[in-house]
Amino acid sequence: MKIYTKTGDKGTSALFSGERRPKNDEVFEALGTTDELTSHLGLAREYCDEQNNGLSEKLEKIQCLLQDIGSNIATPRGHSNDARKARTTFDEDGGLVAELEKWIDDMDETLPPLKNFILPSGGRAASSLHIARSVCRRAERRVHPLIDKDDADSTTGKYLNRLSDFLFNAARYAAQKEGKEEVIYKKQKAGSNQ
Ligand SMILES: Nc1ncnc2c1ncn2[C@@H]1O[C@H](COP(=O)(O)OP(=O)(O)OP(=O)(O)O)[C@@H](O)[C@H]1O
Repeated sequence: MKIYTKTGDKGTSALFSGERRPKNDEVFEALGTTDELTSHLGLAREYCDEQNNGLSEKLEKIQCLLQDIGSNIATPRGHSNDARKARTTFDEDGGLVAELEKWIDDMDETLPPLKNFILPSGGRAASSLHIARSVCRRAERRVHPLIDKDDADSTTGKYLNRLSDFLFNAARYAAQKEGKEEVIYKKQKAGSNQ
């Protein structure tokens, strides 16, 4: 079977429920943003592998979970049958968020306390994780309109909210492992960077 069906050429596409909607529908906006996020995580994972900093397996698991969040988003709760909804529930018991919280707390124990704003920095692995963090926050913004309409489960928003915290700590952790300095925010005046 070919990858292109041409069914999307006229600017509509299919949800998992079979329903077709315009490509600028907020469901596709949210789906597209989780897709951007997992793509950034793929690159971050490559850099983490190069550094052997121990984050790679966690990032791979998160990429799989983002696929599941995509399935939840693509099966609007108010417009899908019970069987489809059951197949695409996400983190019903909160175990996945709890796991993220543990990963965050474990890294916190090794990281110097934050006293200033830090700039996205700290080497390629850390910087790519900061990009993923900021895209994660956009994904969260795109998913909430769907949650507000009861079209996506609120657990997807909760996971993305915790994920951006995980990615923040992961970026700091990657910088530390690589022995790179995090650049601290300093208020600038004209000529102060020379
Ligand atoms: N531009 C888009 N942004 C986000 N999600 C999309 C976009 N286009 C399609 N999708 C989603 O991704 C799924 C797979 O994309 P695909 O490119 O196969 O869809 P299509 O454009 O409708 O079909 P085709 O490319 O065969 O014409 C779609 O079923 C839809 O849920």
